[in-house]
Amino acid sequence: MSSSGKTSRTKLVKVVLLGDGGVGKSSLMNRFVTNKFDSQSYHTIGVEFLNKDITVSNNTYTMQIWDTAGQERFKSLRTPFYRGADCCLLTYSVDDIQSFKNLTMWKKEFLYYADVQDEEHFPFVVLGNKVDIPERQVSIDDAQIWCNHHKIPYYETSAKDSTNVQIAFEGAAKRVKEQEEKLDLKSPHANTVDLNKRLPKSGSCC
Ligand SMILES: Nc1nc2c(ncn2[C@@H]2O[C@H](COP(=O)(O)OP(=O)(O)OP(=O)(O)O)[C@@H](O)[C@H]2O)c(=O)[nH]1
Ligand SMILES: [Mg+2]
Repeated sequence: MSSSGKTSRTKLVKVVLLGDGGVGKSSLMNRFVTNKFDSQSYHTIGVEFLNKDITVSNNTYTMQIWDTAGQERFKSLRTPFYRGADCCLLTYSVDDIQSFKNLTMWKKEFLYYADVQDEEHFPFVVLGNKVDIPERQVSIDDAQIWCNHHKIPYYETSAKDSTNVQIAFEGAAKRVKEQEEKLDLKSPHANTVDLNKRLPKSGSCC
């Protein structure tokens, strides 16, 4: 997360949306940023991004949402954009079990190409989209078990009827903030020189 330069208090948060083609990544981004939904949307080719400012717990964030192409044939076009991400939204569709099974692959792909420093604590969020569709192939319990196992927060969304879309993106900003606070707590110690530590005797060789 870095200062956007807009105001000293606004932080730029780069969020990457990943998941199978057709799960609703572009629709979620458009619902969040423009509050619109298109039932006839086209597959994304490569990557597109949009910005939106949000305020969470008195902090203002510019959410920079990077919407990627989920289809396998576009892999080489999307992966260069993972670097520098502050958060990754792993998206599947609750009416498509294969898109849920592929979450593991998406997480791996992200970690491989984003080249993050601390893989274990990187802020992921899982979105189970299209909850407006009654014919589910993935139960909320199964999704929650996967997310608990990977220690990732889970939101069920619908880009079509707006369910939880705002809340999920706010959740992503909170995840990033929590992670930064943890790192801030750790870093003073990392740079501290321990004056009580015994120095090697002069003349001794290492
Ligand atoms: N019922 C329902 N349909 C949705 C929802 N979100 C997206 N769709 C529809 O699902 C189809 C695919 O949506 P997209 O947003 O284009 O999917 P995508 O994940 O961006 O797909 P790629 O760009 O190929 O990776 C479109 O016809 C959307 O209208 C939703 O929440 N509910
Ligand atoms: Mg798309």
